[in-house]
Amino acid sequence: MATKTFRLANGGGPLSLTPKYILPQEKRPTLSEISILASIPIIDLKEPSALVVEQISKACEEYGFFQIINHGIPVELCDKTMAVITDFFELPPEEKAPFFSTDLTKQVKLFNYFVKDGSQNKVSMWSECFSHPWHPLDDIIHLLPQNPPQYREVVAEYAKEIGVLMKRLLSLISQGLGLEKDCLEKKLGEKPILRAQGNYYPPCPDPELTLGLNVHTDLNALTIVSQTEGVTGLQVIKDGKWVAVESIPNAFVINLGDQIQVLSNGRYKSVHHRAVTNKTLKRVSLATFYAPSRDAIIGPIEDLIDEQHPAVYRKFHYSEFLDEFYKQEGTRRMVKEIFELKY
Ligand SMILES: O=C(O)CCC(=O)C(=O)O
Ligand SMILES: [Fe+2]
Repeated sequence: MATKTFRLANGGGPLSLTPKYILPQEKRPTLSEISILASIPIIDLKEPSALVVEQISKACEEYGFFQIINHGIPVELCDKTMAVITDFFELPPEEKAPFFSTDLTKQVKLFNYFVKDGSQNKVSMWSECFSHPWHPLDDIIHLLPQNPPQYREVVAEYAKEIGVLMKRLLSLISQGLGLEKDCLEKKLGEKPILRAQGNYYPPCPDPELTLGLNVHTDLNALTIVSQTEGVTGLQVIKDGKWVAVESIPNAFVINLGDQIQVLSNGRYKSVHHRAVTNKTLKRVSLATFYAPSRDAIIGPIEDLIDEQHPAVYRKFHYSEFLDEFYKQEGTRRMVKEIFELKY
């Protein structure tokens, strides 16, 4: 994929690797240590459903991450969606600037992540991110970009398909836990918070010095990621080592967020991951998130608690979790740990 000129909305000129982007030694990615032998499971959703349930369950226990193929969303739609997101990021800064905001409560926002170094100075991530709801779209469609001209229409079509796939995955994950098919969907509440986030990582002159996205776990329940074909960048922790997630054609990367770790009483994992940059190639990813209703009560599901498996977390309203999350902004977050029960 050719890289058009990329310029940040909030900063004018072409990106350059100034000290603002250079991480302190201990936060750098050390790319020579990435394990190339391991990779996350690839699950074919066309296989018989009992087998798929078993494979997903194993992947959720061991990795918290997997890829799916034959997921039913048309390839052309996925390609069109990635194209409109990419074109949006590659607009001139003045066209993107109206979307830029540091206000966390904004429904539609273009922003940059940062981390704090030892002296509490902000170090910017080598990326630009664009976030907005994917459902319900009617209320906010007028706030979405009009350029590229197909943005609204394509994203709306993609969102519809993602909704179907989300429900299917929640059902398969519920079954993997030995629960009713609709158990997780019900627990997550009637007004789930459904947001999408595009991440644009321009080529970086020295990927050893920066990160595209800092180490984190997703705070929501379930994430579906689509990524630029042929460019790796996402890495996940497996047995204490960083593993690169391959970029395979027509696949989605699925990962569990903190809420499923809590609901499953720690049986399924929400795993630390990060995005690294590439010296010559840009990479774009689109994450769609399924998070609980603000008023949903999240805690270990009763059926998963017994003498051998006492509750690991206390119950909380999802809104409490969000408050804690925002309090820890810019740090290496430890949000769900706050809700752990200590025996
Ligand atoms: O670029 C990626 O693949 C990582 C996306 C991600 O982790 C996120 O948006 O939470
Ligand atoms: Fe993530």
